[in-house]
Amino acid sequence: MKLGRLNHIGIATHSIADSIKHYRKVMGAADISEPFDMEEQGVKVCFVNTPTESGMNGTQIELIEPLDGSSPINNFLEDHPLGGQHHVCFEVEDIVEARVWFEEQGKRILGPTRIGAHGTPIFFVHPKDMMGNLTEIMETPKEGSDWSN
Ligand SMILES: CC[C@@H](C(=O)O)C(=O)SCCNC(=O)CCNC(=O)[C@H](O)C(C)(C)COP(=O)(O)OP(=O)(O)OC[C@H]1O[C@@H](n2cnc3c(N)ncnc32)[C@H](O)[C@@H]1OP(=O)(O)O
Ligand SMILES: [Co+2]
Repeated sequence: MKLGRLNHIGIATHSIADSIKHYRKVMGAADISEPFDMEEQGVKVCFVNTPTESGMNGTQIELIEPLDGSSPINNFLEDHPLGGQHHVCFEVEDIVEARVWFEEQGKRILGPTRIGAHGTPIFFVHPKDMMGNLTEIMETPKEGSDWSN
């Protein structure tokens, strides 16, 4: 497996609305998507897009807010009442090959491969097997596809 680009950093928040204000006012973010619900992942999502000189999509900040009491990010927010960095997400060319790569190293994969917020397959690797970082692996979106929302 070959490691691809850092697609996004997931930031857990109690309030996407408050986080959007923060990224606009404090960080000067100019390009922030409309929030949307991903019920199957238990989160409301919104992207802060960072610019690049080439005009290509930059690494995103993925704001995630729990949808309800069963959200996978509730415990994290209990442990981190201010919210904060929840996961990092790297792209790979082939999600099936990547899953086998991590499995063969004895890394615990959390649940099935599913479709993520960018419309491509994703899976998560346990933070305890990844030097403390919950790691999301996603298949690179096809060339020309607009996933920036
Ligand atoms: C928007 C859609 C999608 C995308 O397309 O981008 C997403 O990103 S969805 C993001 C939300 N979904 C997920 O996070 C799914 C995968 N996560 C999980 O399966 C669980 O959250 C978890 C990682 C297994 C944690 O489950 P939880 O029940 O909360 O376990 P514990 O509270 O018992 O924690 C065990 C242990 O791990 C530490 N921990 C937990 N979360 C993190 C984290 N985000 N980063 C680093 N470490 C984490 C936690 O502190 C515990 O440690 P100890 O206390 O030392 O045991
Ligand atoms: Co993510």
